[in-house]
Amino acid sequence: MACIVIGSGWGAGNGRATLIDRDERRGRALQQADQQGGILRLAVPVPLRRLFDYLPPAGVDPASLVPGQRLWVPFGGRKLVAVLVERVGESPHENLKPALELIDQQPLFDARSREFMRWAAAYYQAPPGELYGAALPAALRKGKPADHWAEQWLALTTEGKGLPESALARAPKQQALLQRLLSCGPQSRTALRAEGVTAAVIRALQDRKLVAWHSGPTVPPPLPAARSKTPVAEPAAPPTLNDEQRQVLAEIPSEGFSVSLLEGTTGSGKTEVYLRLMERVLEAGRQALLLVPEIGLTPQTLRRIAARFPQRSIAALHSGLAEGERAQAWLAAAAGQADIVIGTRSAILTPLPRLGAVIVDEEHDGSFKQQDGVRYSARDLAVVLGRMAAVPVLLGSATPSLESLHNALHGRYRHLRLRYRAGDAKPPQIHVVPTLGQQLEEGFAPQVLRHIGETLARGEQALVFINRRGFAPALTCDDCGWLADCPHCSSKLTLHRRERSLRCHHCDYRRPLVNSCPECHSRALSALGGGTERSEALLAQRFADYPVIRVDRDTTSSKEALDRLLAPARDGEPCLLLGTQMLAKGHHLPKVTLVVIQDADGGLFSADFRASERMGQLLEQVAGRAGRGALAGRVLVQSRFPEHPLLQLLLEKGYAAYGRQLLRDRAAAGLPPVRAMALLRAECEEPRWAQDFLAEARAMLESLAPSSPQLQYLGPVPALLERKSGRFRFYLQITAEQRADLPPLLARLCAWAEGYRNRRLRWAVDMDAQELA
Ligand SMILES: Nc1ncnc2c1ncn2[C@@H]1O[C@H](COP(=O)(O)OP(=O)(O)OP(=O)(O)O)[C@@H](O)[C@H]1O
Ligand SMILES: [Zn+2]
Repeated sequence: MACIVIGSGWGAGNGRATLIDRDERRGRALQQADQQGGILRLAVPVPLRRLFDYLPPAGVDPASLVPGQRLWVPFGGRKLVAVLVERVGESPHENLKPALELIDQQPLFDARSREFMRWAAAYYQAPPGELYGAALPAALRKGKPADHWAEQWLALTTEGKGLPESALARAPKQQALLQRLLSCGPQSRTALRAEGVTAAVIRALQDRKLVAWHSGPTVPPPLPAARSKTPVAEPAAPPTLNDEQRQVLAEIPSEGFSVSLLEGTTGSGKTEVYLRLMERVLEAGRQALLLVPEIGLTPQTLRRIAARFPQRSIAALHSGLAEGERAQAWLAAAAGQADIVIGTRSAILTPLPRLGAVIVDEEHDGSFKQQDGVRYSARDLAVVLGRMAAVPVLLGSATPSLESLHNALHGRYRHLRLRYRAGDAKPPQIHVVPTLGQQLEEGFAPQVLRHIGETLARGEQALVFINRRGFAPALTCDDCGWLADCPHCSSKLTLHRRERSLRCHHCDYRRPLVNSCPECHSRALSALGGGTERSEALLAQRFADYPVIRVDRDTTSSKEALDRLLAPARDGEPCLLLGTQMLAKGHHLPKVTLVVIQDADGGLFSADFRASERMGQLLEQVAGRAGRGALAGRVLVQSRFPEHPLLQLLLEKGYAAYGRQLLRDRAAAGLPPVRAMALLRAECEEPRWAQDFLAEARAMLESLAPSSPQLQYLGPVPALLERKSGRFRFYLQITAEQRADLPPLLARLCAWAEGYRNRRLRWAVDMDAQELA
């Protein structure tokens, strides 16, 4: 490889650089740089945990280059987009190549953002180039120039800012525009034109040197609806806060770094608390960052925020945007133009120069942890960012993660509670329906079906939660016992009856549905178990007078599709909703008075120690959809093990007590969050090779840090899904009493693994791993 490797405190980056003797290094360096800062240290998007040194592009004065700018660089015969991390005076390497071309006039990443990236790369053992790649929207990652989206913005000059309010009283249009700029910041030419502000008014203010145009990125409208004729929403008058909400807000400090966990029951008005905190941040002239789970960034959420802050520019960073719009929104956030930034996981990596607070909604949600590539946790990084920016961090959930609960109970986070539902809504009543020995109809007990019927007949809505999509999770032959397996994974194929196919939900393998057993040719095939499609068939036939709305990944291709599908439910018509966890979160449907959980037992006996936590969260969240309006709610939970102590605790005392019990269990078992955990994962078509790699890794680690009560190793052990897409998967588990002990050890591990010679093997380090699957 032509490019040169250096280390500078980025994870395991010092692999080769340390081999070079110091004096030799200086000698070489003098050959390279004839002036201070003449060498560019760049994050190049390749899977190596290092930065790379280059010379400036031909004819470019290095002094004109600013860290945070992008450059095109040659790398292994390719041309890549790299980010300038720092300029240095010397390099340990000879024959540095010049970068090809500077892309940005202005840096995209400010100093704090670069420091944040450095921290994240070191903690998660991430290749810096890949981390910057994850931070950038696709268009910018591909090298598109940032000024592509610039437009003209009108802003107050210093004189304009100093003008007393009563000035220009005789020119009301000019005064209105000044007021607007004063309270809402710079306005784009497009926005002003759309609102009918005339060129003459602007020119009059320009002549008085009170306003000036400058160029900056535009903020695209956060909602597709805003581009069509439908208004975003009526600006709504905020509700009067109740006592609990007021108290919670008073306890969140306005200034400086703090972390608060807002543990608020479903429907208690957490979102209202977020909105008020945002308001406070905006009034202080700063940016608010709101992170939401993938499932939570719905048009409904965006509408609610846009309606509250009609004058503010809101940048929504989500996958529903076209590539150009997403880049635009990102640039507006990074330039400090957007006041509110709402996004899913990767939004945490967006530079926000005026950051005033970070809010994480549904902080327990699994989608905040990236499960491949750079395996960062956006929730945990939110806390790190808050510390660096010295701003408050608010983590909110009805069902906090055990990690956050642990921190709150140990006084590391401020623990704020909302115990009651907001407005007039009452908590739902929960009843268990034992299913063992009952005559079930496609998985439903007769009294459950009766309750659904009664709810619909009263003109109300019912919601049925089924944690599995498709018609049935397995197909079997009644004569010879054949089971439809996935040829690439250690799993069964799911039957999808409408599209007449068998599909693997792990690798997406598909084959047409068979009519007879491929082994014995018998036609006696049975579908085992049930999924959403199967329940839909029964419910649609049983309750034919009402709309039955199925919501799962097969019916809902996009957030807008979900929004459309739920429209009748929002309108308050009697209807029956059924679906997977897509229905569990965030929806506020006041007419839902009955929630049915078809099978509560999934998490009780799993080999994954987090399964019980996830089950509790899911049940509480689904149950929380009931009775959110004026009408009281009822929840029916079907279970084969109604006496199970965990289930009893959850249903009788709620998640708050349940979560605390799980924490005690984790402490007794020496599991996270009481101990810190990292995994070294390996997968390979040849299982032996993955196991050998992990065994060698363990031996190497034990030679550095022998196992002790403080540091323990487990494995290699097979992953819960042992084979996926044709590869066998294993992991080595490392747990530590002190979290800080892990990153240095993992850095050594990565340096070792990067030199491991087996090209067929894939490996990854997963700090604070969330899945054993
Ligand atoms: N102080 C208040 N007075 C009256 N209504 C309120 C108040 N605060 C919130 N609400 C209303 O109560 C409902 C639930 O509030 P919100 O969506 O903020 O709850 P949440 O805690 O975020 O719920 P979840 O976690 O279940 O999504 C909303 O319709 C909201 O407008
Ligand atoms: Zn498969």
